[in-house]
Amino acid sequence: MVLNELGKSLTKALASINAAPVIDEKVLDACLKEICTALLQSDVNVKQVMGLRNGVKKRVNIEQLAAGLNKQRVIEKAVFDELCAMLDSGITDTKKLELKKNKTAVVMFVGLQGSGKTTTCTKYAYHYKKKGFKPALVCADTFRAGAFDQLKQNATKAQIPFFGSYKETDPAVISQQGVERFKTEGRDLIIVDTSGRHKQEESLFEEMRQVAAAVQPDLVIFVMDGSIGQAAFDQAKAFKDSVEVGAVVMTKMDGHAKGGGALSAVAATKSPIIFLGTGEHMDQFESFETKRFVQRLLGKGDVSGLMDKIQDIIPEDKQPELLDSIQKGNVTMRVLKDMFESVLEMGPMSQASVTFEMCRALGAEHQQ
Ligand SMILES: Nc1nc2c(ncn2[C@@H]2O[C@H](COP(=O)(O)OP(=O)(O)OP(=O)(O)O)[C@@H](O)[C@H]2O)c(=O)[nH]1
Repeated sequence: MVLNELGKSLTKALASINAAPVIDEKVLDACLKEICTALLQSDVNVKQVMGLRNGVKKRVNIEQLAAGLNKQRVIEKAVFDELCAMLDSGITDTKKLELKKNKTAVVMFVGLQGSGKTTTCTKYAYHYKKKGFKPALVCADTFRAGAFDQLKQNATKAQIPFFGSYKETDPAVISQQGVERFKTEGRDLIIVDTSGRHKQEESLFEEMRQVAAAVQPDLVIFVMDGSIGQAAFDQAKAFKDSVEVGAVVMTKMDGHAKGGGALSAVAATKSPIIFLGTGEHMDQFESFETKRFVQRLLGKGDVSGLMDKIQDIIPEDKQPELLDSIQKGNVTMRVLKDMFESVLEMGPMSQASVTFEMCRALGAEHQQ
């Protein structure tokens, strides 16, 4: 995962401060230069990188730091805060993002062709199904032959009701029919999958606007391939300018995603990232939380992410003991045995990713 390389470079840059006999302005500048290079190589927008550099310089005044203060920690904290600020959409009113059981919400997914919309729609539906919602999927993609079959296949696997048509060619008509039908059936989360195009073009945006007018979505989610690099900012902005994007899902973060795209998408859409797609399978979908993401990027372990995974896979009666052991740093062989036994009951791909996450989170936590 290329994101790991960014993490390694950032950690290496911060470690160089520790190695310096005296931490002065020169050492800070050299460290910041390394950090900026790593971010630029990871496709973060130049303007954002410069913003981070200036932000850290503003937060850390080496000459004025009181004697006795751990300068390395102060710098590390400033870098951490600036990375979080970069990923902060600035949205304080998150009501739109909060779904409520038994209150119908219509969520429309938009994005370029192949970005992972259809896969993400099902992952999103499945995620909320596990939380007790009653989701349903509507296929408004009349552009790509086979799109309805794909959604149908995914929905059937996840046992989620779906709606689509082989005959109707107007996506606005299909989506309206689907939404109405599921509203009557009392579904509380109606997800509309729209079509994509190879590139941002007016016909795609016009179609999106028509579907949005037909279904009046409570939330529009922009799905972006995390590996598209420097093009991320412009792509995300083009979508935001066309429909009222309220949140972002970054997909393919398991592949060649350098992570920079994520930072750029937030800046362009001023919308928070809410989930990351980390594989083709239904459960390879992680809730996104800025601090957690940055912690992981800086090799600090992601204990809260691990908690989420545990809540998904460990039987409910065993969860309190396990969570308590992890929080107290008291992970015994018996606790580990219980965890791995539960993981073995999952599919092979999920096993690998969860085991990897567990080892990484526990390992990093142990080092701190
Ligand atoms: N590795 C990986 N592959 C993904 C992820 N999300 C989606 N994919 C794959 O990406 C490809 C495209 O996904 P789709 O869901 O068909 O994309 P789409 O945006 O709906 O495409 P259109 O309907 O043509 O617009 C598929 O092969 C998916 O399995 C992810 O998080 N990781």
